[in-house]
Amino acid sequence: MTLTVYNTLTRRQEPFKTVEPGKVKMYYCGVTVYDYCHLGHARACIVWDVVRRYLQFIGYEVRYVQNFTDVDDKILNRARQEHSSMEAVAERFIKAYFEDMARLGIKEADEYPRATHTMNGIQRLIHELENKGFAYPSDGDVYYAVRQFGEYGKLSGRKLEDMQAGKSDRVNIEDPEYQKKKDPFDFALWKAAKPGEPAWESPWGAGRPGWHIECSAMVRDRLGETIDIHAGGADLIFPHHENEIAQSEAVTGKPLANYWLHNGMVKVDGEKMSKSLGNFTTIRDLLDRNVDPMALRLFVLMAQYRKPLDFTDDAIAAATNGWHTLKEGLLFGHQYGKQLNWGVGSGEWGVENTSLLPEFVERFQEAINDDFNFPGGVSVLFELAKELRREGNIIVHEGKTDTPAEELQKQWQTLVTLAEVLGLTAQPEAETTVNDGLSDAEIEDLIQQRQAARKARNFAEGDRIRNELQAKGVTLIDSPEGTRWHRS
Ligand SMILES: Nc1ncnc2c1ncn2[C@@H]1O[C@H](COP(=O)(O)OP(=O)(O)OP(=O)(O)O)[C@@H](O)[C@H]1O
Ligand SMILES: [Zn+2]
Repeated sequence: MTLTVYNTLTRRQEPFKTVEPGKVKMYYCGVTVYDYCHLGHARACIVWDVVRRYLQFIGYEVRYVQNFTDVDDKILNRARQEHSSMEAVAERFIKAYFEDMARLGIKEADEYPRATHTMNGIQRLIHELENKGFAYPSDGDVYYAVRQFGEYGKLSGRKLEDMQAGKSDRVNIEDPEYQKKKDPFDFALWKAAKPGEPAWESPWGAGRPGWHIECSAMVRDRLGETIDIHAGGADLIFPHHENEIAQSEAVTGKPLANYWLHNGMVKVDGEKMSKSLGNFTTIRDLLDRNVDPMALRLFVLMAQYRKPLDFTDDAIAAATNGWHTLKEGLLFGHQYGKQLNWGVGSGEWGVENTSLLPEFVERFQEAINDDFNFPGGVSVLFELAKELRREGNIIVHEGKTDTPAEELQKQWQTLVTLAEVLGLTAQPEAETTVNDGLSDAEIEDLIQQRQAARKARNFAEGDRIRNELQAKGVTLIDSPEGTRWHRS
């Protein structure tokens, strides 16, 4: 069975082959931190979280890097409105990001580089572009000379000739930048400092980087010259990813990424949900309205990841119903395992020891291997969950079932394992209450053990401790300042 993925670059579904056997280098363009994350971000983060989990499930070692854009006009505007600083605004929303993603069960990235921490790499890249004739300084700014890069447009399929200057939203003749460019299609790599704005010293004078160059620099610094997967929302194909390719490939002469994957947009009344349009529902608002985070995950995973997804209350209600069915199946073992004499006392009901049902695992893989067809994967989970629910009803009404206990155990373990690949997990209420008794010191101790494991790059153990705490009703929130926790 081979995984095939749709590659925006080639506009084809292709077999997935990594640069280094067994290893995947993956970069996801993360958020610009000037507001709370909305359901569009939730979709993107869930989709890439599950892609990563699935790649791990089928045996790859995945190195996952996600950036924070923490220098941007929009952050500056917010700082001005709040009489605060760009740094303070960015810190606040990075912290909020981690809180929201922890609630959604998103696995942490291996690294979260930020533009402000990548100034050397950014300047080095601009310098190399200048040396190779792809960039020119202009009045304290530096621009990328788009026409120098013969392959410009290869990702988005746009041709410069077809993009009418003056009509494109990139070409605004009122923009003071327009005057500084040799060609309207050129874009800023470095912008001269304006009075009162944060600025970094550079060979071109004090200023700050453009948005596109930061990702090129971060990919190169953290993952190298050619990575396997570059991911992001479809709204980034042009110009952001096109420009990343132009910048990186002009310097290295190598492909920046072999696979360009893009998630579809969450839409509201036909329009992209976005911070700048103001038509958004934040993740925290939705979850505070008692929508289960797992229902939100299911809402996302029940749609093909590349297609647009309409956000409506009805769709969330349908996903919530679906989640209740899955949850019943996921709790089956906790509810009836003892009665059915499954590996009593193991706590995990012997998940590690007994094999899964190969036909379901195969069908699950077959679905997802087809360009991450998560809805297909979810339908395999539903089949298992409904069967277990039926068995549960029989046990409740008749006190027993004729289906062999071992068979049921396998079904349940298969369901739990495959659901975990999609990040769908259920905690039995009783277990949460029983284990609520963890003392603060015990929690701190486990957090320390987790930190030690992560330091030793044993991320699996780190995740295990996080999950153990989660199962005991303790949520961890990682932030650049360290790990905080709260009881749920
Ligand atoms: N509505 C959406 N649906 C799916 N993905 C989205 C949506 N909006 C943003 N993303 C993705 O989330 C990531 C971060 O996006 P970003 O911070 O630019 O959010 P945004 O709401 O588009 O902000 P802005 O309106 O300021 O551009 C990107 O990969 C982007 O493609
Ligand atoms: Zn990017």
